[in-house]
Amino acid sequence: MTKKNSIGLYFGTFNPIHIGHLAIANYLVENSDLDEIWMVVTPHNPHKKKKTLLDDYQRLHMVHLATDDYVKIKASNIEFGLPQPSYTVNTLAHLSEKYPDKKFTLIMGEDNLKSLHKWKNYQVILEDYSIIVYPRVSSGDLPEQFINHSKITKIDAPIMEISSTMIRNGIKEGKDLRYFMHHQVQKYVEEMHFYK
Ligand SMILES: Nc1ncnc2c1ncn2[C@@H]1O[C@H](COP(=O)(O)OP(=O)(O)OP(=O)(O)O)[C@@H](O)[C@H]1O
Ligand SMILES: O=C(O)c1ccc[n+]([C@@H]2O[C@H](COP(=O)([O-])O)[C@@H](O)[C@H]2O)c1
Repeated sequence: MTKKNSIGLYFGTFNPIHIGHLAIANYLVENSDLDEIWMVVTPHNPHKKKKTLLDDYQRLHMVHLATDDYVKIKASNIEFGLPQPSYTVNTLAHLSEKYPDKKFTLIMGEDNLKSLHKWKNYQVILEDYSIIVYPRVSSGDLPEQFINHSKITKIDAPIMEISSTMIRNGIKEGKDLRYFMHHQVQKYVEEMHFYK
């Protein structure tokens, strides 16, 4: 039997994608068994308001601009055709059915792991998939059930406390934040007058 292609799924709203996201994806794909990482652009996180979001296709375009010259990281629009809000358990089931030759692993920051117990059918996710967790500065404790869980692997990765919120607010205040984004993304954000 041939080994399944191992894909890491990095979900996010990416409004916009920034160097924090890219450095994590780059680090993980080079320091794990993952063959590729797919940056899955989420139309609507069930726990966030959609109102303040840039259009789905503009966010996807920025992920393409940031990743298209690196074969191991790919942009995915798989959630665009699925019901909203975007429940991760549904997306995983859809992907596993569509790509039976691939093994999917979830990637998330420690901050997201702390609230995983509030996600839809999180027990099903943990039964069927492994999760790679990277460190992030965040408040609150990790729920007992996720400590030393057989499906959760913690991996060391650099910590860069950058957020899309910081970038959006900075641009609104007229700041030049060029080095916080891939240069093509920064150029596009400027040309399109996003977040002004
Ligand atoms: N600087 C960072 N380092 C590592 N992971 C990050 C960083 N910023 C965001 N992430 C993670 O990337 C995923 C997608 O993030 P998201 O698109 O929500 O970005 P964000 O910067 O947190 O956005 P916002 O500020 O709009 O909430 C989430 O799992 C989030 O925890
Ligand atoms: O499935 C859920 O119940 C669920 C609850 C909260 C967040 N998520 C997903 O987690 C991903 C990361 O969200 P974000 O906004 O932190 O980038 C995104 O794909 C969301 O759809 C999923």
